[in-house]
Amino acid sequence: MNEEGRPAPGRIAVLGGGSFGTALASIAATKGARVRQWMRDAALADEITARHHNSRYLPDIELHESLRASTCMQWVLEDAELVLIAIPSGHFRTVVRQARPWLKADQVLLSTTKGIEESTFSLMSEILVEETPSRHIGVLSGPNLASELAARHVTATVVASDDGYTRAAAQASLSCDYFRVYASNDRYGAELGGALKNIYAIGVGMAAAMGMGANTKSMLITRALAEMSRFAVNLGASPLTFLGLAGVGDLIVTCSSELSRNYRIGFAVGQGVALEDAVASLGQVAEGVNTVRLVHERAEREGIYMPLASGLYHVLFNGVPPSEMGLSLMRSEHSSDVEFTLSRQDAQRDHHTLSKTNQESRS
Ligand SMILES: NC(=O)C1=CN([C@@H]2O[C@H](COP(=O)(O)OP(=O)(O)OC[C@H]3O[C@@H](n4cnc5c(N)ncnc54)[C@H](OP(=O)(O)O)[C@@H]3O)[C@@H](O)[C@H]2O)C=CC1
Ligand SMILES: O=C(CO)COP(=O)(O)O
Repeated sequence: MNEEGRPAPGRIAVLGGGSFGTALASIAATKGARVRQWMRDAALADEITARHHNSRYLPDIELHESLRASTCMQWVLEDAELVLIAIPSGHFRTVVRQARPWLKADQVLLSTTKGIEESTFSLMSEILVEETPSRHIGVLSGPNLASELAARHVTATVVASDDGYTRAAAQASLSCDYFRVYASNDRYGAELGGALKNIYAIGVGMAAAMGMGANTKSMLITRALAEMSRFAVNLGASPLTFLGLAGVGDLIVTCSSELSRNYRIGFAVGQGVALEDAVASLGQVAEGVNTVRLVHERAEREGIYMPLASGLYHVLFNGVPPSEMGLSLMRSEHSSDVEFTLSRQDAQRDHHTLSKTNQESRS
């Protein structure tokens, strides 16, 4: 039992020594669990264990003294009841395969990664389903900038899983006075929300660098939400999840904070820095760079209207100037605000009717 009298897994493993994995590991340790964190950097593991600091990814943050880190995956995983996986999407499957010998059917596995696998378009929890025997798979997603979370600024997140045991275990393990964990049964929607919002954080960072005002940012964020939910619905997800913390909540924070790495990439490109240089100087993962390409290609293939994602893709990869990112949106056919009330087709039909009426009255 944890201090709130709810059952919580007593042995937790975290895969990944970056900013988010470390922030979550320290919270779980603060809650009284035995937490072991795996990373490939031995010096960093020693620093976390001996000095309770992760100077590379979370400088200035004092971690919980009971947190132990190691490069030995067996030691970290062997008797863990809950495993958090905070590895960038490009390496996620490789690390899960490395972990597989110690993963069991009754362990809870939670992905915190907000990205899409390049070769398969899989979300991370889909990789967990494919690669592991676990019956308890979920994702954690929400407005959770790691450095703010580690500094104990109040926020909330969503644990999304179709499995009630997974949801309850995550809530019991991570909820505390500054981190509230809400439950959702829409794993796919919550995970897609976390991956898609990174695209628009790059776009809004770019607009900010070009001196755009509050109206522009608000419009971009709101139309981003429309695009994200349109894309999700086309892929079979519910749009309702996008009204929650894993949708609009995460979108707002990453589109408005300079702490967001995706926002910072957009800001740098908007100032004229080449994409490769912006990524190299960041030194951490900005998932949106890859996600925008994958989503643009998928949307083109499936005929899903995504003017912002597509405008951003052409700026990042095809030499279009940042000032033209939003032009295809601004110049496209008149459309509806919320397409789940007035469909885009109905709004466009109104215009065809209007032009027909005008033509008839002129002839
Ligand atoms: N940071 C944040 O605010 C949040 C991040 N997330 C998501 O969490 C995921 C992880 O992010 P975050 O912790 O921030 O990432 P960071 O960039 O801070 O750290 C990445 C971590 O992954 C490790 N890693 C990278 N490649 C490999 C590999 N091939 N094998 C083993 N380890 C590897 C890195 O190790 P090394 O140091 O050795 O390179 C490092 O420990 C991302 O998908 C991100 O979108 C979600 C919410 C908030
Ligand atoms: O997902 C995040 C906050 O919820 C972190 O965003 P960045 O990866 O852009 O830093």
